[in-house]
Amino acid sequence: MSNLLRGVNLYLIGMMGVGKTTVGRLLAQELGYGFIDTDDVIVKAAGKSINDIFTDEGEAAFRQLESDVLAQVCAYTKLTIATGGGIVLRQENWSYLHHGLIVWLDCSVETIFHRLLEDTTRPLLQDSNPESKLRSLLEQRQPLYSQADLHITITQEQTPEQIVASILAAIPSVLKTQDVQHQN
Ligand SMILES: Nc1ncnc2c1ncn2[C@@H]1O[C@H](COP(=O)(O)OP(=O)(O)OP(=O)(O)O)[C@@H](O)[C@H]1O
Ligand SMILES: O=C(O)C1=C[C@@H](O)[C@@H](O)[C@H](O)C1
Ligand SMILES: [Mg+2]
Repeated sequence: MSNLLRGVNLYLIGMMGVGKTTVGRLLAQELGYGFIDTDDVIVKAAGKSINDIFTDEGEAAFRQLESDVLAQVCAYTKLTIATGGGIVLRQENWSYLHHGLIVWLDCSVETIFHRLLEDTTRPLLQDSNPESKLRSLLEQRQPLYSQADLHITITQEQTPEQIVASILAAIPSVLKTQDVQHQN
C-alpha cells in the first residue's frame, strides 16, 4: 500500500470524537508513515490546552494556529495527519489538505455523544445541550466534510483496527480515479 501511495500524505477529517486521532495513529503504523495530530502540535506550541486557547484568545485565534500548523505540515511527505474537527471551516485550509488524500471519517451523532459524554476537553461541547450542539455542528459541516476524496462510514461497533482496514481497502479506488484524471 505504501508503494501505491508514493508517500502521499493522508489527512483524516471529520467531527470531534469520530476517532481521527485514535485511527490515524494506527493507520500511520500500518503504512510505515509518521503521525501528526494538528491539535497536539497546537497545544505544544501554545503551551496550553485547547480549552485555555479558546478561553484566553478565542476560537478565531485557534483557527489561525490550526491553519499555520497545517501549512507547515503539508511540506512533508509520508505522514498520516489527524486534523481538528473544524479544519474544514477555512477555505484556505483546503488548498493544504488537497496536497494529500483527504479521508472523511463519518459516524452518527449518537456514537460521538456517548464517546464524549465524560470528556471536557472539547470547548465547543461545553454547552447546556451538547447533543444538539453536535447536531448543528454536523449540519453546518457536512457539506464541507463531503468534499473529501474518501468517505468512510463508521458504525458504533467498529474497532479502530477495523476502521484502518476499511480505509486501506478503499484507498486504491481513489488513487485509480486520480491517475485517470491526471491522464486526461
Ligand atoms: N472505533 C472506536 N471505538 C470505540 N471508541 C473509540 C473509537 N475511536 C475512538 N474512540 C474513542 O473516542 C474518543 C474520541 O476519539 P479521538 O480523540 O480519536 O477522536 P477525534 O476524532 O480525534 O476527536 P477531535 O476532533 O476532538 O480531536 C476517545 O476516547 C477514543 O478512545
Ligand atoms: O470540531 C471542532 O471545532 C474542534 C475539534 C477538536 O479536534 C479541536 O480542534 C477543537 O476542540 C475544535
Ligand atoms: Mg483528535
